[in-house]
Amino acid sequence: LLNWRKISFSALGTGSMWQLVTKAEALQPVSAIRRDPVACPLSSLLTARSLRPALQENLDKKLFGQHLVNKVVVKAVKGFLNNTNAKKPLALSLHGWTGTGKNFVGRIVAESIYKRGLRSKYVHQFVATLHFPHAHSINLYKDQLQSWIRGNVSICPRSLFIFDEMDKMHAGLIDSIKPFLDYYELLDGVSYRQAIFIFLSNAGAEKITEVALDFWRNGRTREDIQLTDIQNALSVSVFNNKNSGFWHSTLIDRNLIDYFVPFLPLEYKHVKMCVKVEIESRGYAVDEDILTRIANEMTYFPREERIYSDKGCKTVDAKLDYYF
Ligand SMILES: Nc1ncnc2c1ncn2[C@@H]1O[C@H](COP(=O)(O)OP(=O)(O)OP(=O)(O)O)[C@@H](O)[C@H]1O
Repeated sequence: LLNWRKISFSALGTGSMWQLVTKAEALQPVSAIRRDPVACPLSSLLTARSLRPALQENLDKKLFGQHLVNKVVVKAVKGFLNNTNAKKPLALSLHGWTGTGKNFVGRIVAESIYKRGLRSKYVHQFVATLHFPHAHSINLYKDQLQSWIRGNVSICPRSLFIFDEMDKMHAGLIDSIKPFLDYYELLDGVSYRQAIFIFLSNAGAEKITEVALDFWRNGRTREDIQLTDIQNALSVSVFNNKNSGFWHSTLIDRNLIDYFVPFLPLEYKHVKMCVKVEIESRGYAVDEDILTRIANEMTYFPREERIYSDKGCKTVDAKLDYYF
């Protein structure tokens, strides 16, 4: 679906760079791409005041069982958009078990800033295994990725970059993003200080689950879990995990990640809530019996207690196809 195309920026005098566009766009002249009907949301046009209700409201209403995520994401995004003098771009690192809502939150953040959400030309999503699959092409990917970020931020300073499967991303590639996340005022004439980077990964999921399980076993409620209960353990475990591309990345080394956002594993009751939303979104009446049957079909861990859904809410929609 995506192609790299070479574009030139004569105004910046920087010659040409690579930009990632859809295949259809690659056939159009560059001028057509840059004439986007939806304006790039500059900070003067979009303030936290216009964003906050939508972001907070959507997270409160749509995201289940993630009280820490709500708090951190709203604070981070709101604070960043409010700051007219940001010294660096915003970098959020979302961690947690599969199907717990990381991509979902990326979508909600995108929708709160850009009219077209993830479909906006100013939102760029990358999946490590899909876009950077070959270790032997790492140098090519590095050049392309850097040119792509530079090209797109030149067009729209308030660009959003979402990197999925960070734990499967080559460490060298992660390091190549580093200059853009740093405190530079300008890099080759481009400022990255309005951009937002969101990194998604499963790295640290076991640690997060351990903390949640500890609370559960001690009879404490999930909502009692504080960020500090998880955050230190998370950054250490992500750092020390040799299988995760993050572990020796200078992103963490140099404190370029502003917020670590932990996603808790989802429980039976959250799965039921997801099923309910999915049934409603298909326009069917909610039937308690079907809710229970689908939630019961999911598998839960640990083996003895069976508290957390091992796929989160991920396969709920596929299971519904059987009933409707
Ligand atoms: N906490 C949640 N609250 C409400 N819905 C959720 C939640 N978590 C997941 N879902 C639903 O499940 C779908 C799949 O979740 P999502 O893709 O966000 O998981 P993920 O954490 O990114 O998983 P992975 O690590 O496998 O990429 C979402 O589109 C959403 O419909």
